[in-house]
Amino acid sequence: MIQLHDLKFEPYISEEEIEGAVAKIASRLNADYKDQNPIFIGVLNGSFMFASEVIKRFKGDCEVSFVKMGSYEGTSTTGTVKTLVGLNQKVEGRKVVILEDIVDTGNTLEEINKILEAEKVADYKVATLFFKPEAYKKSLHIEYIGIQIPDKFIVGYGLDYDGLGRNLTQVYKRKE
Ligand SMILES: O=P(O)(O)OC[C@H]1O[C@H](OP(=O)(O)OP(=O)(O)O)[C@H](O)[C@@H]1O
Ligand code: HPA
Repeated sequence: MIQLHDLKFEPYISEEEIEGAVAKIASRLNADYKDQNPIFIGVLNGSFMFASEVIKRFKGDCEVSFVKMGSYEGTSTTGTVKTLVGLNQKVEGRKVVILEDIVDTGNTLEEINKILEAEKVADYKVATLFFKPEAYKKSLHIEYIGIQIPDKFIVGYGLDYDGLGRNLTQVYKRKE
């Protein structure tokens, strides 16, 4: 068990399981985007580890960019997604893959969808390492899902609780 700030967390998803999920997504991306020079857009901060591991496994040409969005305070969403750093690259007419560490309520994804629609991308798909189906309130399709989890607060592998826990190589869930 570990403690971050005032909360206790217990081990939940092992490094091996995460690595397997990352490898499966990367293998599908290699097949689906062969010779297509996709742009991978990581959603900071949480996606830095997942994005790095997936992109390292992509075999062909690709470009990499990031946006920085924020909506969580403590263990819950504020309901308002702020674009803290927007896209600084032209993506019109390009094939884009959004890389997310987690899709929870879907609020962040909806905001990203607005940005990409305004940019007139040729096509975009979403890859997320973790997905909470019970919490998801939107209808945007998520093409690549690593691990589905119940509606529990998790930390590790890029995900934080008030800034802590992003460096953990396995995932922990809040102890009830
Ligand atoms: O589906 P949602 O309910 O919108 O939750 C998902 C988003 O929440 C987290 O970001 P957060 O706002 O905590 O910022 P961070 O990535 O900097 O931690 C996570 O990285 C996702 O981007
Ligand atoms: O379960 C979570 N943990 C950390 N950050 C998050 N952002 C959305 N859901 C989560």
